[in-house]
Amino acid sequence: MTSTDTELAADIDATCRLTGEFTLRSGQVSSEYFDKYLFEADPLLLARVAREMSQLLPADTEVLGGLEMGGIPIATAVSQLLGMPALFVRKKAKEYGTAKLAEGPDFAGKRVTLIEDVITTGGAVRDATNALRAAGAVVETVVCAIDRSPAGENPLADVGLEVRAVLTKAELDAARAAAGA
Ligand SMILES: O=P(O)(O)OC[C@H]1O[C@H](OP(=O)(O)OP(=O)(O)O)[C@H](O)[C@@H]1O
Ligand SMILES: O=C(O)c1cc(=O)[nH]c(=O)[nH]1
Repeated sequence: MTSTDTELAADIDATCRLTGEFTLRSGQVSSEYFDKYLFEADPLLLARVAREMSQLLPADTEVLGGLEMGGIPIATAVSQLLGMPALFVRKKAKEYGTAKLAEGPDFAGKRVTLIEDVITTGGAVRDATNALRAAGAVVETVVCAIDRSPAGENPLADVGLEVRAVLTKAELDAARAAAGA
């Protein structure tokens, strides 16, 4: 990790890591939770995450796909930084109006890189990948802020998705240990 990454890991960990008993999206129960909204609500911290994320995007990305809800502020920040269009991907298609699953420009045939806040089992990303592919997007990579999935495994290998992370759980644990917490 560069010193910038080390500092970002320390600041994200200090800002977002909560301890207690948390039921996760997957139904798993965890003694730790990374509350992504605590960094997303901080403009400087969000900009630092967006800057790191922009460097992880595949070069052929045409559209950013921010996943509801926590992926949307990050995708918007990266979109602003790079001047690249974004999609705002709902968990379920809206049931009225335009009835869209993904809000924004037409993406059929476009290379969409997913933008996610936290990956634990990869379930939310898998659902979005399948839905966007069914609608014609080319989806090959997800870039997340925090990857807390088991180290050394790709939880999205089954759908052929590459996972790139700004920070892993191991890096956040190391930052916490270095801070003596
Ligand atoms: O990898 P997984 O096991 O699927 O877990 C991670 C997902 O769970 C959270 O979603 P949630 O629906 O809680 O989040 P939101 O607040 O972003 O809507 C998080 O934002 C990820 O989308
Ligand atoms: O798996 C989840 O639901 C989850 C874990 C976590 O640390 N943070 C979060 O927002 N969601």
